[in-house]
Amino acid sequence: MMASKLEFPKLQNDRIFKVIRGEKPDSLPVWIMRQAGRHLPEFRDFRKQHSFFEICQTPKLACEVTLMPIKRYDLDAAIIFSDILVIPQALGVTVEMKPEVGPVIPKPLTLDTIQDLNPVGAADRLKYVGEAITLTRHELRGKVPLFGFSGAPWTLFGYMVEGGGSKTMSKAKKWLYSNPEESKKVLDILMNVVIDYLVMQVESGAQILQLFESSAEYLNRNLFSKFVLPYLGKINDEVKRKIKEKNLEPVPIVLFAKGAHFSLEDQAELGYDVLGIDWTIQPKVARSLTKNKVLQGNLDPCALYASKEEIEILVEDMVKGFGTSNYIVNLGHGIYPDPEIDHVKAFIDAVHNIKV
Ligand SMILES: Cc1c2[nH]c(c1CCC(=O)O)Cc1[nH]c(c(CCC(=O)O)c1C)Cc1[nH]c(c(CCC(=O)O)c1C)Cc1[nH]c(c(C)c1CCC(=O)O)C2
Repeated sequence: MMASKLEFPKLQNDRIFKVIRGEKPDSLPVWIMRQAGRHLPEFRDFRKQHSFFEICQTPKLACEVTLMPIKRYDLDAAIIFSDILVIPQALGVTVEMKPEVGPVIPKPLTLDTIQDLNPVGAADRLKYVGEAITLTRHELRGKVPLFGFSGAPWTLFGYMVEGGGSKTMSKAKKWLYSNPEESKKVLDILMNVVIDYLVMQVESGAQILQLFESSAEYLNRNLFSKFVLPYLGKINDEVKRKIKEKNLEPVPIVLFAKGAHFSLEDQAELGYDVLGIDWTIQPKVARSLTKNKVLQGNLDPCALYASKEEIEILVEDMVKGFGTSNYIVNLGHGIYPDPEIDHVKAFIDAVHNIKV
């Protein structure tokens, strides 16, 4: 039987929400992007039995993986196990997850195949993510809040046009310069699916959302202003408007536009509740560009390779830079597949040991 959405268990750890409301939590909250992934031996074992997208598409399996890091670590949030590329899949694009390579799209988007994208009912085809969220929200028993997430339009567009990851995103940027109207058409399609998808996640029980614009770093200010900012702004506005319209509890939204330092001041004006900061920005600089916004980040994921003593010092330095108000601790990008469990623990403990 499907777990009921009604009467979710009461939330016990509300550190993140305290920070977002401008209150002082008992200690700084911390979670880790990609926390439920290959650095966990139990995840690597699990992957021997199940393919990546089988896990994503099977609520029970997605729930089990989501809970793995929560069982192991003293984290202050869970994030539903999925991938940003489920949206292209829902539009009818084939996405494969190749070991050691990452996502591959065998037939990249071309100007001639835009018309083949099938946005009608796309968010409904992602219902399995909603079911995974509902189930996980129950299974968490209120221990920590549950994040839903989505990729943002430009990042999804980039993967679809390039056929996978890219060091330059030059094919996708070529579209922006040479076919701006077609590019906007695709970005619009993606934006509308992202909006409905995020609202569906909230209806299913997501308590907070994060939008990943992970490929923002490839753009300049001009392209970012034209092809990213308006879409990000509309997503925040529309998701919140639709949540209200449906009489759902409002949820905060985190924007993580990786590498987009040049636009931090603009990002701060979009209405997001939290801005994710990548590891290349100095905390003080990020603060000075974003006034009193709640910020999240930004330890270099590679810092987890340092000794445990060094990790503690790096965390203390980072917290000095951001200050203990309006601040959620995280890495400045997703965790890599190979840091040691003890070092991840050292990171989390170092955060919780800081006096606020
Ligand atoms: C760009 C992007 C993707 N996926 C995601 C992003 C945005 C964040 C970022 O900038 O890193 C988001 C994502 N992907 C995954 C999560 C799960 C939730 C969590 O954070 O724990 C989240 C939030 C699982 C995953 N997504 C992926 C894995 C590893 C795949 C495996 O198990 O074989 C996991 C656990 C695969 C994936 N998926 C993607 C790439 C580039 C890769 C390969 C990278 C790698 O090899 O680590 C696309």
